[in-house]
Amino acid sequence: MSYVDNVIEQVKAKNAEQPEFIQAVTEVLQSLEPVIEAHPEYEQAALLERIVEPERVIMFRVPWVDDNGKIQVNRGFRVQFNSAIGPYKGGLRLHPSVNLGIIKFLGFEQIFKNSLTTLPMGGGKGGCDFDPKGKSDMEVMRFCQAFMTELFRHIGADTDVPAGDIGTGAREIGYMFGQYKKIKNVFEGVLTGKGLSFGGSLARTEATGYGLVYLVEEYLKCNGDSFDGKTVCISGSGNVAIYATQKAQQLGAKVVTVSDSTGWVYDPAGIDVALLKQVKEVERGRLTEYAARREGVEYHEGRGVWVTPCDIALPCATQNEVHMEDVENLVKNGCKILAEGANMPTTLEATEYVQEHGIVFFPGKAANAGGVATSGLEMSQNSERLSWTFEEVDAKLKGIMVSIFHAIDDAAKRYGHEGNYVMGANIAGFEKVANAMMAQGIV
Ligand SMILES: NC(=O)C1=CN([C@@H]2O[C@H](COP(=O)(O)OP(=O)(O)OC[C@H]3O[C@@H](n4cnc5c(N)ncnc54)[C@H](OP(=O)(O)O)[C@@H]3O)[C@@H](O)[C@H]2O)C=CC1
Ligand SMILES: O=C(O)CCC(=O)C(=O)O
Repeated sequence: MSYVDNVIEQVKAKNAEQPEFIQAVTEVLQSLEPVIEAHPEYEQAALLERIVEPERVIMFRVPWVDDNGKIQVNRGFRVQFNSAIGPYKGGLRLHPSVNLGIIKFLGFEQIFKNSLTTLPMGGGKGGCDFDPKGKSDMEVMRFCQAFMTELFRHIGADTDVPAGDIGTGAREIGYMFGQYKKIKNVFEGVLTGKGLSFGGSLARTEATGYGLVYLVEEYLKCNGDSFDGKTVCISGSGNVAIYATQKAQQLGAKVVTVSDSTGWVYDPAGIDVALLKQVKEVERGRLTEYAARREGVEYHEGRGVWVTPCDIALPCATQNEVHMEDVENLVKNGCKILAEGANMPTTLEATEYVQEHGIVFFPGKAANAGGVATSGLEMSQNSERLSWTFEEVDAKLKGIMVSIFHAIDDAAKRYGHEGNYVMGANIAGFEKVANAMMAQGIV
């Protein structure tokens, strides 16, 4: 059995109840085979055994009082996965499905994603099984304060810098920042995605969705093509989906679908971004309300976005939302590109199927890296106590996404797998981290 397969087996045995973590590790490690063969010193240094084990896992209770005076108890997590190239960095997910395996998969992916950005950020992720849906503002505030009342002792501007993810937006980051400052009596860039009046960066809100489109745009440009006139299908209708829709349409594409956890809409005239923002960001409503206010829109219960014919598919909701039947439909309908705005939205077998059937596939750790890259830019602005203009941040974001495309393209070519961006992203992300870990000794 190869060294890589042996480590994958160990991970499966030790983490049998964490399927998403096993999935993420399997995908990354399998694509590192040629790198490991070229570097026998990695096996001697047990590099893979170390990289799949988080440096630290923090799990804690989060007790808070709801509007009826009843005490609620949730479970919080922060996984500080790898600090070889910088302070731990990664979002906080608030969703009832959150468990240790999901946070570990996200933290593991974050190591390589952050490395791809070229910025000095290690990998981490956190979250809680709290569901912000249906809670009052005051309940969300009390929860965020309780969450930070434990988390504060584990994080800091040079230690670990959390940010948003599913269920954690500007409101939640604001409440968490307020509590951190109150407890520590320090005003520092300990969270990113902050409000603009207290250290946030312009363009962080837009960054993940815009970055996704910039990466695909660079690929298209290198192949003499563009977004102009393309039909795009997007899933999700949160932060990533909204700004991917906006940027794709600014570049001349028509985005015809978005979804949420209860249904999806087909809007043949192209998604009305202003209306979508009103329904989702302002009213925190459902897509039924989008469909009810716009002529010619079809609303469908349940999942199903990917039956819609498109040139480009951008899944932007959650993990394992794109299954075999979905990619069979995409292939049948002539889709050319699938780029992941969400983290690991495509199952392993669906990923293999699209690659075998000629769809160009960009994995999330490359395609959605614009969010954390712009968080890195927010950290830089906080450190120098300056704020850059929207145009400056957006230009830097675009430069980073262009460089990520070329880094993963080059890495795939270097190892004889031209066009395999899963391999390219894993290899390019891994190289810098492996280098740093080797230089820092057995720690
Ligand atoms: N925000 C960021 O900067 C980054 C986010 N990502 C990833 O992008 C994805 C989306 O994140 P983001 O837009 O920030 O999150 P939001 O909370 O803003 O939006 C999430 C969207 O996905 C839908 N969704 C969530 N869970 C499910 C589910 N189990 N089934 C179907 N739909 C679901 C939500 O529907 P509903 O409204 O009904 O809950 C909502 O439309 C995640 O995978 C996240 O990890 C990656 C990089 C950076
Ligand atoms: O901005 C960040 O720090 C993290 C974003 C994130 O959670 C992600 O890239 O998945």
